[in-house]
Amino acid sequence: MGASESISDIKKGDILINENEIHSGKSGKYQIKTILGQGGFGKVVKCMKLDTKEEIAVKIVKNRDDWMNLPVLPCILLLVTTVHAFQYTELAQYVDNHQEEYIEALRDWVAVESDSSNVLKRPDLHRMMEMVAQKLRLMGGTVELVDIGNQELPDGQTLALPKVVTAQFGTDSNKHTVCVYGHVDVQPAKLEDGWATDPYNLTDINGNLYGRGASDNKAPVLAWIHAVEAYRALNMELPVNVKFLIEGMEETGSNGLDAMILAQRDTFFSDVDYTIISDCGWLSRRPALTYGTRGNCYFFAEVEGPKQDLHSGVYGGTVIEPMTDLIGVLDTLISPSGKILIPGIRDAVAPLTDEEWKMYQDIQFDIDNYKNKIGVSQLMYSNKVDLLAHMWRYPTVSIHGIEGAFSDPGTKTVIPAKVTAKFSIRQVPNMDPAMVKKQVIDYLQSVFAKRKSPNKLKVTMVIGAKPWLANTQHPLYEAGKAAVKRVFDMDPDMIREGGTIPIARTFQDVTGKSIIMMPIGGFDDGLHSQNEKISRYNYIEGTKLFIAYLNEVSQINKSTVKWLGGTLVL
Ligand SMILES: C[C@H](N)C(=O)N[C@@H](Cc1c[nH]cn1)C(=O)O
Repeated sequence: MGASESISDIKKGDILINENEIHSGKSGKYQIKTILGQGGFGKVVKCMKLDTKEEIAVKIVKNRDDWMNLPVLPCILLLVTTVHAFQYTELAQYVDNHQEEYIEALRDWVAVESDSSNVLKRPDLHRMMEMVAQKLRLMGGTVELVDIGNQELPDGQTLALPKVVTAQFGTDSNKHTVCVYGHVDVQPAKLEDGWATDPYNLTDINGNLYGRGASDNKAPVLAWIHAVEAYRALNMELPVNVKFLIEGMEETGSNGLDAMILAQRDTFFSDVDYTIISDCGWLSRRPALTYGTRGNCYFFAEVEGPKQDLHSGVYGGTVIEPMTDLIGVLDTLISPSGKILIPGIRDAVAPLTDEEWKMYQDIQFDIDNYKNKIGVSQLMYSNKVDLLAHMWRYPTVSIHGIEGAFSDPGTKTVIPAKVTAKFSIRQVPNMDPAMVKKQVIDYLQSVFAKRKSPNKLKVTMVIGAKPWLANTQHPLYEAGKAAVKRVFDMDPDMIREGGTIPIARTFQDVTGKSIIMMPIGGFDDGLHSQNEKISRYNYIEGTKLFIAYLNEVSQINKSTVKWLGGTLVL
């Protein structure tokens, strides 16, 4: 650019020559990518250094004398102030150099049996929350352990809920603020369930890190923490303010968290621009961004008969058995071909659009691979679109277990006196948990009434988590695509999640802010199952993805670019 041209003429695509900052390596040719703002002292642009492809934002003034408010001399344009430089290579290198420490951190976390569904493990869960808080404190965050009260147990007793950890890094009001949500409680796991290794001793086999909670959700939470830590360790300014919200009850429906978010809407959450959740997985080996989750209505159906368990030889044939009633009722929930039999349940389901059909058609999904992974010879549907739609887009019923039933090895000849079935219905937009609850209870009571049994049926809904759906056109998703491209050099799959993140809808409804789900878990991580794992690759590259994503989010246009006392602040 010639000396005579004015700063206001600078436009996208122009090449700038910086003859200063030779020692910092910042001298050289830059191409302007975006004009970010302009004011009395110059112009701020995002540009790319042509030799290294590094992208930086710089303030351009005519020369340093101009900057110093001295008389203007004829000169060429100079890059004077690097407002914010994204040094991805250094950050990624830092992550590579620290991967063994990251794995040790995961080992420490996996060793804690933070099973939120087992009341006997509650002390471990409390300890887990303390460990999270301590790690964030050691990084210099402003950390709080928020008391969210008690949980009422089915027998009427109360139990303290695990505290929620909040943390904050950076308070610059000129930057975006993101809130990273995650959880550190886990599903139950026992070696005798069929694990090949101790579920609470992280074990590296061929680059896969096996352990309960490794993928769901301890490694992703750690990856976010390590992403922030990398910036700080390298003395690099965080491109956005980062808040953390880490809970310990996700696996049982996030008890107490709705109320906590509501209570802190005007304090902790007041300046949050975006929420990021990494509590899900890819669909294949290709990275993915998730734009929808199913909800979950979880039910207990209890049938109570005689006052105590009975000998099946002595009493069998004379009593109407609770287990027979229960199995009979359960059998009316869903047909063998997967049709939910509860009247009205599918009425609210939003129809699959042609656009969605096309999207599903274009997604890479290997049905044979999927069958092999889970070890079945036949699936409910044989084509890809039907399978994806029934995984993400339609409701389903799953029967999980029967409490009170004889389930030990051996041949106990008992008639259980009271049995409680546990089943859940994954629901989708526009289903409503309150309506589902009514439909299920009315239906099961009517089915039970037809049996004319003297036993008693009690149906309760213990979790009513709503589905969530995002707008994929939101800049958060564009930023996500750019981060995936940078780290993995490919475009992400745009997918939905069959599972539930109970708090997602609350975040959206209470804060009014957008959410993105950015998974790093692999498609074959075995969440909730035996031999859960995360690969070293996903854990480490996932950390880099989060680093890159923070930078991309910082590039989302804020509505105003302010000049403060002559200094441009982005
Ligand atoms: C998707 C997430 N990793 C997860 O597994 N969530 C649980 C949450 C839940 C729902 N009902 C009870 N817990 C899930 O989808 O099962």
